[in-house]
Amino acid sequence: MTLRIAIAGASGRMGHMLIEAVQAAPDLTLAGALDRVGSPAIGTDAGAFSGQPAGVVIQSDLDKGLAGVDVLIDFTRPEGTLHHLEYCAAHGIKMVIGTTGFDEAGKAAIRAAAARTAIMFAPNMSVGVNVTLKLLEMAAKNFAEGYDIEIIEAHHRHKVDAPSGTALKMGEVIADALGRDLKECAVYGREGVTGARDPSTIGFATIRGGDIVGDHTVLFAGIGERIEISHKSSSRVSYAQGSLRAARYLADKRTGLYDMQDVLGLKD
Ligand SMILES: NC(=O)C1=CN([C@@H]2O[C@H](COP(=O)(O)OP(=O)(O)OC[C@H]3O[C@@H](n4cnc5c(N)ncnc54)[C@H](OP(=O)(O)O)[C@@H]3O)[C@@H](O)[C@H]2O)C=CC1
Ligand SMILES: O=C(O)C1=N[C@H](C(=O)O)C[C@H](O)C1
Repeated sequence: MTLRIAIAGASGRMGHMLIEAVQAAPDLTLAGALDRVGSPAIGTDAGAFSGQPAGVVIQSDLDKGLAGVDVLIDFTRPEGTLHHLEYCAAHGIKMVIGTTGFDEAGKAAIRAAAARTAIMFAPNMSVGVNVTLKLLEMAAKNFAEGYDIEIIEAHHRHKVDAPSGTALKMGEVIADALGRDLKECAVYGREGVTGARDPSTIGFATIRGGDIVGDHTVLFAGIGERIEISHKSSSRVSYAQGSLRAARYLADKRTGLYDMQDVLGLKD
């Protein structure tokens, strides 16, 4: 039996990648597609953009778009995801959430909903980024003293949240490894007379431009040497394939909150 998948944000950059990936996967069926109320995509075929009709109409009505669905893969905006979350929790539909930019209340709502349905929530679905997070944990422990830590991220001109969810996750992993609290030690950009650098801080710098898919570099700057750990995405395929892997991982889960480290077996 195939896993029945719906895609939220069906006409978005990730939505298109995901629809093509689900259509190409023999063990998955595209069973629903959602977009926001008022989107010109509502009422059109979910595969029309690629010339491969899916036989699935894009809906904004959740009863119609999620009928008979096992897993909703959601790459939209926090307000869209939270709207879908309530419906999925109430109807036992599992969720893969790739959306970034949640505030603390939004993250708490996701944690609470995971008591009612199974959820995989991660700011980056690529294998490369998730292995990079493990490398950062090890590096941070070894560069705890004498190295200044800066996280630099670059994305396309359309991205609306900053720093990226991935950059924030990298900061959390590093802060945890160092026994620091990111909320207390993060510095988001600098301007004017800032004073000398506080060694306990983790700095963030954001670049937006053109069609950059997603670059992340963590710089450990010491005296006489610096170390850079970088990940660069050249296509959104890795995010889509990671999301499908996550959907399959949820197939036998009823409730619980998971991340890509669980899916990839990277947890200690
Ligand atoms: N976890 C990961 O691996 C990755 C995460 N992301 C994240 O995924 C999200 C989407 O990225 P991307 O595809 O580039 O963005 P796009 O803007 O291309 O797509 C977003 C889609 O969601 C729709 N949408 C917007 N607001 C709402 C809403 N309130 N309710 C329902 N649908 C809504 C948009 O419709 P419309 O265009 O009509 O407004 C659009 O179809 C971002 O948060 C991004 O950071 C991206 C890549 C990888
Ligand atoms: O908006 C994007 O494009 C991306 N968003 C995610 C993030 O905020 O980290 C993941 C990836 O970097 C692409």
